[in-house]
Amino acid sequence: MSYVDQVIEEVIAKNPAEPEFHQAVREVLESLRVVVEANEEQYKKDALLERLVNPERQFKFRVPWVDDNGQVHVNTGYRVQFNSAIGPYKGGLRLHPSVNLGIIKFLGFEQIFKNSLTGLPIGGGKGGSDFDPKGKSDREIMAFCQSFMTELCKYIGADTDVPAGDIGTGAREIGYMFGQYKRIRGLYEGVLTGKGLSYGGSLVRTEATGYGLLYLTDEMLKCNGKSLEGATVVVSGAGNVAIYATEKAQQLGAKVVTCSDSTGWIYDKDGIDVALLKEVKEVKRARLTEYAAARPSAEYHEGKGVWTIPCDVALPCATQNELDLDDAKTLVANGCFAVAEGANMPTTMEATEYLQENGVLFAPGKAANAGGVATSALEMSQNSERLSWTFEEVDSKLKNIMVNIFHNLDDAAKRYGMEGNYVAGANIAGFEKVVDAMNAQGIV
Ligand SMILES: NC(=O)C1=CN([C@@H]2O[C@H](COP(=O)(O)OP(=O)(O)OC[C@H]3O[C@@H](n4cnc5c(N)ncnc54)[C@H](O)[C@@H]3O)[C@@H](O)[C@H]2O)C=CC1
Ligand SMILES: O=C(O)CCC(=O)C(=O)O
Repeated sequence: MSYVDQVIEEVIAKNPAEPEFHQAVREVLESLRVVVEANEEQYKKDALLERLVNPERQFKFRVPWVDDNGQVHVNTGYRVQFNSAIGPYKGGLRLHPSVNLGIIKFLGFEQIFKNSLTGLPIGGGKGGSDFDPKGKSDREIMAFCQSFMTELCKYIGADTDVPAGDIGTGAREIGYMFGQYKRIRGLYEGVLTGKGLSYGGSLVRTEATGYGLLYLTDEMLKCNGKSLEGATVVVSGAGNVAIYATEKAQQLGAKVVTCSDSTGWIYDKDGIDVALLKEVKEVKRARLTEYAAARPSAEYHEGKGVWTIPCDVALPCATQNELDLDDAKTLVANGCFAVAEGANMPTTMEATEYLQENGVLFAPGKAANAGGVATSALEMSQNSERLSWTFEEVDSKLKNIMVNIFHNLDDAAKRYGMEGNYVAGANIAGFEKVVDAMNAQGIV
């Protein structure tokens, strides 16, 4: 059995009931096969892959909090510190009822390679809780965040592990967590990113993941003789990534006609009204039915369905495994020529393979959505030098980073004879830097 197959088998045996983690490991290791085979003897002797797929450390803890009626609830908190070869652990905190250890491990594993691709000194980590922020009052959110940070603050710090937002964790939650960290540790430091501008946040962090997705997509299209100008784009999700992806796509001349949330989706033939979407989702925290009620050109549908709308470019920006093989077949049949992942692992492996086999340009999340964490690293730099950069300064750095990421993965794919396979290119380019640092630091 090959070394790669052996490690995949071990991961499945040692981490049962963690299908998302298995999927992430399989996707990465399968595309590293060619690199591993070229160095198999040494990697095996050093147990390099085993060290890569086992987190350096993981925490699981109780999070008790009191609701507005005096009822006590207990959620589970997680932080997985996966790999610190190239910098302090860095990665978001997901608050969603579906969260479990396997989901946090899949996200933390992906984060290692993504963070490496940014070219910035950040290692991989991820955390979160099965707490559901939906329908909670601000006081309940604060109670949860304070309790969560009361435990988490023992394991994080500006130079050790720097969490940020993810699904369900936005500026409000980061603010409550930052306040509690400062109160307990007595440190005013850049321990979290995605902070508000009045207390150490960076301009562009809010927009960064969505804008970065479009900067990379734009570069990928240009290098393949295509353009966003006049293109019809379908987006899934209606959260942070989806909103700013829609905004930038429209600024680049595309027409975005869909968005979705966990209960339904919108088809807006005149193009999504971003100001209205922000009002509904960011200010009112309401359902998409409110968007449809205020917009005559929009249709609201229950359930899942954005991939049925004919498009040139598809941008999945909601959650993992939201675009499956049937969806991929529909996209291809409707003439879609590019898919770029705003979310983490939104496309199943079968769907990814189908899209690639049918000539669809495919940008994987660990490259395409790296603009968020890259801008978080820029926030860390600003915090360290106690300065704030202008919007234009941060935005231009973000754009350069995304364009460089695309060329790095394009080059890596070409070096290994897989031209145009950006999944392999991203995994190889991300892996090379991490492995170099791991080798230099000895067996740790
Ligand atoms: N916020 C960030 O900077 C980054 C986020 N990501 C990824 O992007 C994706 C979206 O994250 P955000 O926009 O930050 O979160 P968010 O909480 O702002 O929005 C998430 C959106 O996805 C929808 N959604 C969540 N779970 C769903 C489900 N099970 N079925 C259907 N829709 C669902 C929600 O209704 C919401 O519209 C996630 O995969 C996240 O890991 C990746 C890189 C950075
Ligand atoms: O900005 C960060 O540190 C977190 C970003 C993140 O969680 C992600 O890239 O998935």
